[in-house]
Amino acid sequence: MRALRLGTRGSALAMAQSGQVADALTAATGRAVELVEVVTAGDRSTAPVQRLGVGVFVSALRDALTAGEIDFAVHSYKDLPTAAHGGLHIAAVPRREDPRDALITRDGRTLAELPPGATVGTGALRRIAQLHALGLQLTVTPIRGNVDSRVRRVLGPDADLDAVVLARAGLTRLGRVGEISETLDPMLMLPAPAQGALAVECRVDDPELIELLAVLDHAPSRAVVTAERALLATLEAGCSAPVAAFAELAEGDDGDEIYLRGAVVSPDGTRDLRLSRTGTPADAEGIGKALAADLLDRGADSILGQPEQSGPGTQQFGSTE
Ligand SMILES: NCc1[nH]cc(CCC(=O)O)c1CC(=O)O
Repeated sequence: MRALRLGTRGSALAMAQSGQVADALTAATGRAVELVEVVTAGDRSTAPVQRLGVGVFVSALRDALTAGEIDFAVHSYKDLPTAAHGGLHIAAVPRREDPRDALITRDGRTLAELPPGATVGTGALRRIAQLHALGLQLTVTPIRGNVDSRVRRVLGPDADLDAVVLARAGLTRLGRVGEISETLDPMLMLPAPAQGALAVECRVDDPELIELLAVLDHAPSRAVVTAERALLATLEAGCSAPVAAFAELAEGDDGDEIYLRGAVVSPDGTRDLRLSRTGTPADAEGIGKALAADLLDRGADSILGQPEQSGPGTQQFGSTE
C-alpha cells in the first residue's frame, strides 16, 4: 500500500507535531506516512500575526488538501478559524497536551518575582491583555516569530527582554520544557481556546482515511476543545479582541462533567470579565454557547468592541491569537 501523504509546514514545531502524529498513526495501523512540506503565506511574511490573521498558516495546507496534493494535515487546533471548512473533516483530535501558557525568564524568576518595568514579550492579544490585567507594571512588548526566535529574545546571546510567554504545549513538543521558568496558573492566564490540542484533517470524500484516522481520536480532548471553540465562535462575530477559554473534564456525582471557564479582557487590561459553567460532555457545544451568552449578558461585546476594519483574508479569523 502506498504511503499516506501528510502535509506540514516546515517550522520546527509543525514538523515535530506532524512527525509525532505520523509515528502514532504508523504504530496504530501499520500504514507508512510520508511528510510533504507546504509553504504558507504566514511563514513567508514578517507582518504582525494580528494583521495577517492566524488563518494564513492554515489556508495553504487546506488548499493542498482540497487539491489532492496531500491526504491529510495536522493543525494546531487553536490556529484554525472557527468557521467550518467545506469539503474537509476533522477526523481526529489526539490527546491534548497541557493547555497552559508558560513563562520563560532569563534568571528563572516567576511572574510574581519580576520587578516593575520588566519587559515581557508576547504576540497574542489575549496574553497582552491578561498580563496588563495583573497590574504588575510590566512592559509588554509585542513579538512574533517561531518558538526558537521568541525564546532567544530572553535566553539567547543578544537577549533584549526579561521574559516571554509561550504555549507550554509548543515547548513540550519541541523537547524544551526544561527552559520554562513558570507554568502559568489559568487563574492568572487563561489559555486560548483549543490551545495544546491538534486537529487531524482530511477530505470529507475520503471515508477510508476518515475511518483510519479515527484511531488517533481522544474523545475527552475533543469534548473540552468543542466547548472552548463553541464559546469562541459565539463571541467572535468578526472582532479581534482577546477571548480565552479553558475546559476541564472532571468526575461528577452523575458521571463526567465539563467545567468551562471563559474570559474576555480589553487589550489594556482595564476590563476583565471571567465566568464559568458546567455541563455534560455530550452537551460540550451547548456549554460553550451558553457561557458565551452569559459573557455577552455581562457586557462582553462592549469589551470586544466593534469588528475591526480588516484587510483581505483577516475577517474570518481575526480572533484571539
Ligand atoms: N500562536 C501560535 C501557536 N500555535 C500553536 C502553538 C503551540 C501550542 C499549541 O499547539 O496550542 C503556538 C505557539 C504559541 O502560542 O506559543
